[in-house]
Amino acid sequence: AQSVWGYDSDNGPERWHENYPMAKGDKQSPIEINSKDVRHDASLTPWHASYDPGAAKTILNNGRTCRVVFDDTFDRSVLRGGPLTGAYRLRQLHLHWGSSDDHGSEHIIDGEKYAAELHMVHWNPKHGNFAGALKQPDGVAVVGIFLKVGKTPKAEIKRILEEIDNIKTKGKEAPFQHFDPSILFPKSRDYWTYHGSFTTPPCEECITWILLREPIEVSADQMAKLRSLSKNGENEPVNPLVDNWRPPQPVKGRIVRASFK
Ligand SMILES: NS(=O)(=O)c1c(F)c(F)c(S(=O)(=O)CCO)c(N[C@H]2CCc3ccccc32)c1F
Ligand SMILES: [Zn+2]
Repeated sequence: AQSVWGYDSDNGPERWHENYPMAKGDKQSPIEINSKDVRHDASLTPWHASYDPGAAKTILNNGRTCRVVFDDTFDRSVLRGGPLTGAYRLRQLHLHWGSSDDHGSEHIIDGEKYAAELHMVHWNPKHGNFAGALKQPDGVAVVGIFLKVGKTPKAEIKRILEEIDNIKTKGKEAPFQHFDPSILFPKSRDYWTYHGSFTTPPCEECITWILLREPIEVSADQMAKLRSLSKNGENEPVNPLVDNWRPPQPVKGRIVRASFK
């Protein structure tokens, strides 16, 4: 069904606005970040994640990304501080990656594209539920971590990539428990923050983005593993799940703040 959005020429980012008008809004994500336009904001406090490893539930290939979902029925795994007011509940994490190591991230920093970008999606329980939060400007907070290919891959990402073999095709889901995503954080807490949107339809402009300055390292083999996922279901031809990133959108006068000088 080509009407469903995706990343191919007939259903990709250039056409999302046909079914999802928000895609043409003036606070869309991702964006290119140029350090010269960033404003250091000394009032930005450090952010804190307190995640319960027991909240992790399953890992799923939804044909567009591989995502880990968490129990968010109470304040069990939350993100606080930084640009946020209150505790935002962790709902899911997922990744975006390219067909080769020289691209794949959604946000671009001083012209640099990373091999992949990991997103941890949190929502503000003051809006009742996730669907309600999507409709509020302070409804959702996404922490973005850049992945670069290097020689000393971070051991913690292994856990996610080991599960890939069990979710090769669209719709495949596997148990994914006892996982604390904060082990994926880099050493530095430095971040950029700006107001934007989901980078997938329906592209609601409800997200406070918190992008970590320091990338984490993955190995070339781990990237190849990610690229072995298929967009298609079990009994369909293999269609490599790669290049599931949206190109940068117009900044439209938005200010990107930095927690660091
Ligand atoms: N880059 S991103 O952080 O904007 C972002 C994604 F890139 C992405 F792929 C997904 S998804 O759920 O895997 C597929 C779309 O539903 C979500 N999931 C969100 C988007 C809207 C929605 C609705 C219900 C549950 C989860 C989500 C997402 F927030
Ligand atoms: Zn994402």
